Amino acid sequence: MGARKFTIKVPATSANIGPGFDVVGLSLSLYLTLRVLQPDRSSDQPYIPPLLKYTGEGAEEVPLDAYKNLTTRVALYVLRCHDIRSFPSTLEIHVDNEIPFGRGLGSSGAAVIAGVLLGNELGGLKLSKERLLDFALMVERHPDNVTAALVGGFVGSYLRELDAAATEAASVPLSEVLPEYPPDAGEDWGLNPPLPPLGIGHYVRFGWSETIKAVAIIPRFELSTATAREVLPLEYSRKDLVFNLQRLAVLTTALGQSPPDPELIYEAMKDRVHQPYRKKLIPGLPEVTSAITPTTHPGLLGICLSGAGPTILALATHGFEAIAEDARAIFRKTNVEIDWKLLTVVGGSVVE
Ligand SMILES: Nc1ncnc2c1ncn2[C@@H]1O[C@H](COP(=O)(O)OP(=O)(O)O)[C@@H](O)[C@H]1O
Ligand SMILES: N[C@@H](CCOP(=O)(O)O)C(=O)O
Repeated sequence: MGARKFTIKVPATSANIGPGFDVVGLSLSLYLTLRVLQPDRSSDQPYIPPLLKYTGEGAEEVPLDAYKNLTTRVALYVLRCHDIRSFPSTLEIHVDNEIPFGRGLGSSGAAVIAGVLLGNELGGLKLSKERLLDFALMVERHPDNVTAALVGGFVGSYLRELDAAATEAASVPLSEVLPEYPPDAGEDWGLNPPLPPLGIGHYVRFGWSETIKAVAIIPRFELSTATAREVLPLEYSRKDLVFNLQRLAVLTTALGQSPPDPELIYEAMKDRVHQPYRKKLIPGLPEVTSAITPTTHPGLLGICLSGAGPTILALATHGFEAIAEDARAIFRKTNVEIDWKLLTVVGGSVVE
């Protein structure tokens, strides 16, 4: 096979959009891009491990060892599930990342999808979208970010109820799905990882009104998704579940209507399942979401925590700067500085 060059581009995502905890996601115009060079090497030359270069968000902290980096470990997981033991020799991968880490904009979901797509390309596996999603869901267990990052747009997804054997296969600890393959490991170390059950995740794309843009108000501190999930209760009252279900049912259609109706959407983006518990991790969150309304800020449709936070997502048709600058002033009172970006809803991942 001759030398190959290809590019993998995966968008950022905002999950939950208020009431859709672990259910809905939106793909946004910030990208994780991998430029891959797979030189033509004949098999009698000595094996040279992958060279990983990284620029952009997270460049100072991300491991450059392909056996430790999240994206390349996921790629190796996919390859090993298909009896391909290692990366091809002298592989070069240049990662450029626009998605900030630990801010609720789906950086880890994007890294996982990039890894699944990388494994699929390197192995020439030609996996279907559904199968790619199965692999991603073995690593990132909530489907909202990875589904939106893969297929793009405003997406709802659920995990299929699995039979006992498949449940066991899908509940393998992450450390076993994704061991940190040491570069000097023996030949058989880490082979035969657990295969994902077939058809774990199912999704549908909702309509999205072209007039709606997303203002991402991004505090300058990281909050890991794991920490923001630990503060959530294991059980909820019927009242709170019904509160969210009523709003989510309305929201998934309301965001596709033109012109979008702020009165309907603002209330439909409220949540009682995750935001109230996460406010203690994000000083300023309740103040921002209650002070910025369609009445005070014409153009605003609704406002919520993006993913697990700390980013706040305001959906709006105009008046973007006033929304962001007023959020900045409120956050500043709690000694939190922010950056903000105006983003659009984009298509899913592309390999070319
Ligand atoms: N492009 C990437 N390459 C390698 N690791 C990444 C990448 N993006 C994210 N990660 C890992 O995921 C972590 C952030 O994940 P998480 O806490 O779920 O926050 P987020 O809301 O950004 O997804 C980072 O600290 C890093 O370990
Ligand atoms: N539904 C998840 C989404 C996490 O998204 P992230 O972008 O913060 O990784 C949750 O709310 O925990």
